[in-house]
Amino acid sequence: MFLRQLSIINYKNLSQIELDLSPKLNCFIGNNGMGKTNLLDAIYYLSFCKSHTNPVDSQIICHHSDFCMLQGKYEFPDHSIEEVYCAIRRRQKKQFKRNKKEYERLSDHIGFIPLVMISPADNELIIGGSDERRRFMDMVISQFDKNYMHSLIRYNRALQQRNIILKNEEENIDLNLLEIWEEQITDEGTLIFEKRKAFIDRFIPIFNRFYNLISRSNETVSLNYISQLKESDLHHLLKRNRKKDMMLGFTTVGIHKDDLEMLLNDFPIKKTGSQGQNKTFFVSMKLAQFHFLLETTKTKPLLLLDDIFDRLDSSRVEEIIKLVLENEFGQIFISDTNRKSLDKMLEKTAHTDYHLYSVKNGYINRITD
Ligand SMILES: Nc1ncnc2c1ncn2[C@@H]1O[C@H](COP(=O)(O)OP(=O)(O)OP(=O)(O)O)[C@@H](O)[C@H]1O
Repeated sequence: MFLRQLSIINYKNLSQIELDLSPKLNCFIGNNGMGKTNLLDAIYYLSFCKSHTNPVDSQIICHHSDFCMLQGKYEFPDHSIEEVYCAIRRRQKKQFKRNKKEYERLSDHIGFIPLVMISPADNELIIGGSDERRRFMDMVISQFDKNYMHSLIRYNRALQQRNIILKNEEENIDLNLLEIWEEQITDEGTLIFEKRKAFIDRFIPIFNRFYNLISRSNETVSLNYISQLKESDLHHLLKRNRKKDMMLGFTTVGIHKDDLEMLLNDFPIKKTGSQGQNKTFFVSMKLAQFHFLLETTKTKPLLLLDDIFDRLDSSRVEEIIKLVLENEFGQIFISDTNRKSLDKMLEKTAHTDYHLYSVKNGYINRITD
């Protein structure tokens, strides 16, 4: 599956774009602030119904406009074409359509166009709070397991209800109602825990393989799933911590406290990793995500590489280039501020069907040399 045509109107600084894309490699070169990330973000939006960088939809509409539009035409292995369309107007519900039919629930679209984006913002996976790492697990698992996403929605709703009850004075708390929400938290939380555990068990060897390839086995890394549910079942944990939770007014146990421990040479990478090592770590996680999705969905996700070569030494750049040009990877979009890494990539690729574009002040032009 690949994105054949992309149309954009008023997406951030991209006022009007029409692109016919290469099924393999598309490179975008431009100075800082020209619109390269915005372009990749638009492609991301068509897969996830939301921006990778802006949590609020109104922020993605061009400052001087009231609406924006994205349209992608995707070609599938049987040569069928699927058209995905999105229109966002200020202060209105966004429209998201596939083949002109509007989705009832945006969650039905997630996973239809699998996509992995790697960008400098992924450093948050390492230096950010545990919510970043939980979001990573949730995002990967949701792309191949719809039930997981629905469990997560139900878990969060039940958790919210329990927290509302806990905010009451102790004597006003309805214990029967608390019990009902705890049962739902237990059922959904246990399922989510089992799925996260199974996912991480399969994910770790893939991640290690990528890290060793890129770093040429220069350092050892490990990932470890941390969950209170490894020690005790959730129902028991909720009961045991009720008193404390009543005093605090929120739920202190559950899968919303899970984390991923990330070690570099047996020490937390957050505290010891260099910028290049951090980057190698999150790039390996994202490439492992790609591989994992390919294995589970049997579809090659689109791969978006936003300015990822900065801060990496030349051997690591070379290994990443070698890796992504392997057959396992399908359509690739890559942005950079200079042509050095891209030229290296183009030298190595046996594919002649790459497209090279320049990005300047929101305008994108194909370079034909
Ligand atoms: N809603 C918006 N309307 C208009 N322009 C916007 C909007 N949001 C962001 N921009 C503009 O988009 C530009 C940033 O684009 P982008 O992040 O794609 O740059 P880039 O080419 O990836 O740069 P870098 O190499 O520095 O990462 C900025 O000039 C910013 O002002």
